[in-house]
Amino acid sequence: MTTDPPQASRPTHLSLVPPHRGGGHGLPVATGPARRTVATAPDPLQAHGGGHAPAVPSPVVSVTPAETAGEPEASPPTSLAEPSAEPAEPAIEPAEPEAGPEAETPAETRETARPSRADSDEWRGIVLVTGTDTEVGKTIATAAIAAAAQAAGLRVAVIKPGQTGIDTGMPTDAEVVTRLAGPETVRTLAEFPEPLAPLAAAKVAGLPPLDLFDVVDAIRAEAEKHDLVLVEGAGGLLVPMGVRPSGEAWTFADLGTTLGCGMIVVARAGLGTLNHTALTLEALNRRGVPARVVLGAWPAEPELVHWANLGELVPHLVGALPAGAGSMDPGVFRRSAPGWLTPALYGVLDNWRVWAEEAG
Ligand SMILES: Nc1ncnc2c1ncn2[C@@H]1O[C@H](COP(=O)(O)OP(=O)(O)OP(=O)(O)O)[C@@H](O)[C@H]1O
Ligand SMILES: C[C@H](N)[C@H](N)CCCCCC(=O)O
Ligand SMILES: [Mg+2]
Repeated sequence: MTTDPPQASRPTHLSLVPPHRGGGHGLPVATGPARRTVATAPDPLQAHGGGHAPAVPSPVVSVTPAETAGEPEASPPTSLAEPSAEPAEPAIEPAEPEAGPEAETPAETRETARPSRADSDEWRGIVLVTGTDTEVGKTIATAAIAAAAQAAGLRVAVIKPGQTGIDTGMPTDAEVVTRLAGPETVRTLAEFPEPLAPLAAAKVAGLPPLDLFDVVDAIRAEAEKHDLVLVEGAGGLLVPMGVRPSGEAWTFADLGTTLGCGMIVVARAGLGTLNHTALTLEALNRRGVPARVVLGAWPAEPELVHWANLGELVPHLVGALPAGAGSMDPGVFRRSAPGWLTPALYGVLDNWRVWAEEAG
């Protein structure tokens, strides 16, 4: 784990041109997986594992680093800089950095442009799913990843360490995932009545708080029996989850560093998401946890802000779910899920330009 502060990179300018159409319709809701495409030119909305900022103007969204326009590979914006550190014991197989363009990156920018080990690789083993906040779509995104991985032939488990708010009468996250994706195993480790952070919910209920190492042991036990274990947090990254044997509170970030695995950050698509996403990625980067982003709910009628945010977040994105996915018939959800996710998450979405055009 590194304790180095995030590296500074260059300022950026945004050049935004929404798609020319009479109003976008969002992601396809009930279609099959998106078709695979082969990129023929540098494409700002092309999904790739390199995690570099787009540098070529696009008819859809163009994000052009001010000092690097024309360079094929530049570092991402400072506020959303690529996580560069690596965990001590990663659950994700290391990926070879891309040759070619990477070699042309100036030495002083390589630190921030370095691909994480999740790049161009499938996320196997233990994968934590956090969010920029509560109610951002973590559960629906977890279900989509589980569905896509199962369709790819993996044995999948989903674990919710701390489910709060069970007295609200709402379906639990485990129930939602079971209905939508039906993974082989779904486990909730502890339930608390009040809709609060798990540690607070344990305290007000007079129940034992979650023990970090009990949670670690339960996750590792499932990892022995499955190819992919998705673990959904509660709220955002630094929500107090429970207590360590020392009595100190622990967070989902602590779970990530203890397990040494990668994290998916589910983010909103609308105004405010750039700050929340950057804060979450920076916190993970400082802890040496590789991270990628999935948009929890891409609106049916995207506005300028959504296209602007998409352009900014593309270097980090490994998926985007349509708003309304959670209400789909489970069969439709399972057939559609691979079209919302890149191959890193067992999907077929490999070109954001094509995705954006098909979304309209
Ligand atoms: N893509 C989506 N389609 C339909 N509904 C969605 C979608 N994303 C989120 N929702 C709805 O928004 C709400 C929040 O989603 P979700 O339960 O996945 O949030 P969460 O991030 O898991 O929150 P928590 O911190 O409580 O676990 C739910 O009511 C869910 O049905
Ligand atoms: C009840 C809710 N849906 C989540 N399960 C818990 C969210 C905790 C958020 C705590 C906080 O950040 O203030
Ligand atoms: Mg949830």
